[in-house]
Amino acid sequence: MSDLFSYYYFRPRSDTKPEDAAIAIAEEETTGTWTDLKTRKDYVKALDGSVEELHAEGDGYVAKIRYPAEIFEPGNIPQYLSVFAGNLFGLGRLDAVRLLDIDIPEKLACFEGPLFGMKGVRRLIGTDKSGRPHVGTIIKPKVGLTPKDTAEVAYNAAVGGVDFIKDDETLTDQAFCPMDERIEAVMGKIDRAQGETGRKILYAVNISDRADRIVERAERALEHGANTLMVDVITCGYSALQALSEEMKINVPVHVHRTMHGAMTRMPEHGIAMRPLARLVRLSGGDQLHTGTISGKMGHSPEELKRDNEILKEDYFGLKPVFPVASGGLHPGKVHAEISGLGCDIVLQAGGGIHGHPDGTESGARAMRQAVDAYMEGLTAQEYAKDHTELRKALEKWGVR
Ligand SMILES: O=C(O)[C@H](O)COP(=O)(O)O
Ligand SMILES: [Mg+2]
Repeated sequence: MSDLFSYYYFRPRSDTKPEDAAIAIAEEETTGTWTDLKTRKDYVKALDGSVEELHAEGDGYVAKIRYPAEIFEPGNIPQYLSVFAGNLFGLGRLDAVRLLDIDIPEKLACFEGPLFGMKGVRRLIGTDKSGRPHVGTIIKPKVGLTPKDTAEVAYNAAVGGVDFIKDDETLTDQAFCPMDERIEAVMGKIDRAQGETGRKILYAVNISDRADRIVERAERALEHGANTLMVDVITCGYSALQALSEEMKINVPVHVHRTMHGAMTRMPEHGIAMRPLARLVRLSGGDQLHTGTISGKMGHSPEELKRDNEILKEDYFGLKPVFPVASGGLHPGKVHAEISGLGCDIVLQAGGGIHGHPDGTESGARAMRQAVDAYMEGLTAQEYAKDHTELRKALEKWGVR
């Protein structure tokens, strides 16, 4: 396969035939526009897009569109997106259109991809043999704590048993919690927790910033001792993530949050499905990526989610698999449903579900780990809670019978 293929669901405007709507996408994103052109040369034909397949589906249609590989500038993700996720969404002849997936040819998959990937992160934490799900938390309240209090929360979560701690997606380098000071305070506590527990614990500092500043911010974070970086990829842009993995030799994992994705991924008839966005994160070097939950607080399709997680792990141009992250509205009583639905290759993250525990963060972290241990031992959370107080109190608080 040498060209790039994109799959779209669409509903044509009432006065537009589906085949004309599909052709409109192919033309708009390659060499055409709304009318014929006096400036067109014969040789331009080599870059014409085409409709390869079209069939009715649900209330609309699904089209497979071919984009000649030569239209793309190898390695330039913003330009890729301008083609297969560009003007088409605004075409008047479409009442709705959703990019479902992309098939990229080898020559356009010219990226290093993740440095660690799921297996590398597992080796860091020491779960490459057990294969158990990782447990993570998000410092809460999401903003407002001082560096010292942030570090206290991180310490309690770490000794309670989490493998991974992250900043929330809106915390970066604000005056109330300067990044450098926060990193030093948190890493000091994590070093202490690692000494006490004998476990490796990752703290992902959110370095989201302007694409041309993010490398410098990452270097600053590493200088202050960060052992994991976090990027909000939709708000920063794939260029920011690419810059990290291609411009600097970082030797720490990159955790990718997808805040703002819901504006594109949520509606089943219009926008961009998570799958193409996830493929681009893998190409751009994300080691871990939020993809959604089976039972959490965000709207989603469990079937789409399961498939999205699979494509992060399946063979893809020899790139390392990405660790999927389930986060948003989880607590120990939801762990069983998440692992049953998504498997053990998952990072289960809880913010409120840990820091809202009746006995506080450390007990909340213990309760999450107990819920995972229960699953790994083939027991329900309720059975395991009979002799694990932290889990029992979590189930009681969140009404899990
Ligand atoms: O960034 C995240 O993943 C969310 O803030 C999760 O927070 P919650 O577990 O409290 O929903
Ligand atoms: Mg958050």
